[in-house]
Amino acid sequence: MAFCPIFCCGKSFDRKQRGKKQLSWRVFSLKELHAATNNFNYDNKLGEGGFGSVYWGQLWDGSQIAVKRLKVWSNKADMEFSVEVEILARVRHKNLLSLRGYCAEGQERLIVYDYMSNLSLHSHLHGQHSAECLLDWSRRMNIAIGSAEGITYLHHHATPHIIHRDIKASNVLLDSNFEAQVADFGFAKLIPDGATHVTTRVKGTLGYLAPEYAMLGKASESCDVYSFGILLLELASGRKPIEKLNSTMKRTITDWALPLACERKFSELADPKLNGNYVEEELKRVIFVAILCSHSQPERRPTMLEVVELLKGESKEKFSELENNELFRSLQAADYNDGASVAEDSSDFISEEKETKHELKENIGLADAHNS
Ligand SMILES: Nc1ncnc2c1ncn2[C@@H]1O[C@H](COP(=O)(O)OP(=O)(O)OP(=O)(O)O)[C@@H](O)[C@H]1O
Repeated sequence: MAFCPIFCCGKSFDRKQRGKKQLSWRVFSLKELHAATNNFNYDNKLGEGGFGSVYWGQLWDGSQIAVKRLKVWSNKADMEFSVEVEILARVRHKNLLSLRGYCAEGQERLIVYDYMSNLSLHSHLHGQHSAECLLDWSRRMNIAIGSAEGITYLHHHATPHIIHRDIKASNVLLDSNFEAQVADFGFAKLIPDGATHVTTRVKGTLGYLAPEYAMLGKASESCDVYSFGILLLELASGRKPIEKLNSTMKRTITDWALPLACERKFSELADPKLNGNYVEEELKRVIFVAILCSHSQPERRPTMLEVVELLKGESKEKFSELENNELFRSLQAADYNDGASVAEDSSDFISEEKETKHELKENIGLADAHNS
């Protein structure tokens, strides 16, 4: 087993940090988790991700949990599990889904989290809860700022800093008060202090992937900023990151949003489900920040610290600078995204290790687009 020492002893936490949120984590027995989930009953299943299924459960004290059960046992999964566990064990913030415990018995590897009763942002925007229209504008704004603060913590305050690498609507969970909890650190890797980026395997979800990450496998904090920009556009507009135009062509959400932002057509950008009930100044902030975040050139993107400041409207000067940015003065979509558009069908999720640029381009259906 590849458990790290931090995980085994559980004493390396900063006690003050721990006290801020959930109590400390603990080891669960398999028997206890079987009892809590009705033997991992199909009816308890919340969903399935890249590494396994997630089940709802209830402990003897009445508290509700979500148990992630790894599906296939292999050395690779073992490594991912210990990575996730090590990272989760260290990180505590009000907007990050924290680990409640784990179980490692025989061939079973399970991670226990608090159950988020309002499920994922994805389920409200496009899934099972979308018809209920529970996300009014103030909730959306709160989710935007909360998730930005969670990611800011990963990038700027966790030691060492952490790149999430799979920011997307299904990884933003919502608690009973619709407070955002950024989840799924299974893909995250710890960045050594001082390093600006790590070149490593590409993992992420199509539509949210920064072009330089998709093409070259260069993961950095600015890749998360890019994905967060897509998520903000999705939150404000209710649209999916990639929209199918016809049988062969797809359009990205940024290609759709930029011309409307340039023409200041905010009512067309807002999710129709809001029925016009939004604060225009806030919507404007979200849209401009989102588009800047998802700029094709990483150096043009803001940091997450700046994103939080802008979203909160803390600096009027910085916002007016942003509003007057040349990006929003005229239609410069081609310059903004280097002429990239998504053509042809492609899979939604890239999970395999891709060694070459060519393989990558083929896989995400962006062949040649970014070079034009
Ligand atoms: N703590 C939780 N509370 C409530 N629902 C949860 C919780 N954790 C996960 N889920 C739900 O379980 C499902 C599977 O989650 P999981 O993190 O395994 O995969 P994913 O995020 O959908 O995909 P991927 O593995 O590609 O990131 C998702 O629909 C997610 O919303």
